[in-house]
Amino acid sequence: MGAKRHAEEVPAAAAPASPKKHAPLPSSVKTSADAKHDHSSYEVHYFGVRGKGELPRIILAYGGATWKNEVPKSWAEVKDSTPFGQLPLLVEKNDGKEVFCLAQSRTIARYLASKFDLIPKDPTDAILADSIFESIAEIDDAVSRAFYGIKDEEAKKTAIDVLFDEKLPSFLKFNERFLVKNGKTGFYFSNKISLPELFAFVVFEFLEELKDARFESLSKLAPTFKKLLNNVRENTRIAKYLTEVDRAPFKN
Ligand SMILES: N[C@@H](CCC(=O)N[C@@H](CS)C(=O)NCC(=O)O)C(=O)O
Repeated sequence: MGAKRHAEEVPAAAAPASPKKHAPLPSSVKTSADAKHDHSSYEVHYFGVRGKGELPRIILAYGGATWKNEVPKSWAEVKDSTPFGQLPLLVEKNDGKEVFCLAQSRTIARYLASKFDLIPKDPTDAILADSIFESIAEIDDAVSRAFYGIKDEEAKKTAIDVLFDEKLPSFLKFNERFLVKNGKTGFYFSNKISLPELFAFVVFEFLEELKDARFESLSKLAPTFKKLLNNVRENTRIAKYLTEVDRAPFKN
């Protein structure tokens, strides 16, 4: 998508609430320049919040890619030119020329994971990684629905309670099993970050920042999963990305 993007409208679904304030994201910010991957560069087109744009961004940061954010100035004007009328979009360029445009955040994530060595080499591990990715996607969907998909206050409270009291404990219990099986390294496979660790980090960073006491006590039940989150947070490139002042806020 070479189209110019305009205006600053942020649809409600794209605007997660956050207790932590960040500076607003400029419409075009170069966030990593230490690329060693040929002449490819990337653009993540998304609204000026983390939302569904965050997984593609964090993969690019981890991969040391040359990439930048593009925030539409007028979503209404460009919506129709996108593949599904939605963001995020990934635009890949080679020597500055657009070669590929891809929609759907999780498809984008899988594509970038294949480029930046985030898929286990062993085919069985690779497909297991994909099934873990899908289990994280279920939690991601439940979080989005509970916090942004329900208008009625009472129904929203019930969905958040179900999330904390049922969905998250179950997810953490089964996830912990995978991690313990891999020697409590805090990685799902061998000793290295793969796509599901990055996805888990994106989803749980949001939950952590809510500072809800229920989340704090839950994370005590899953010490290896906590280690996983730290493994991602402490990765040199991710740590740098997380402290960038113009990192997108959860909410404008
Ligand atoms: N399944 C899609 C969902 C994308 C989506 O819901 N995008 C929302 C923002 S989070 C959007 O573009 N909303 C604007 C609109 O629908 O006009 C994905 O994961 O990329």
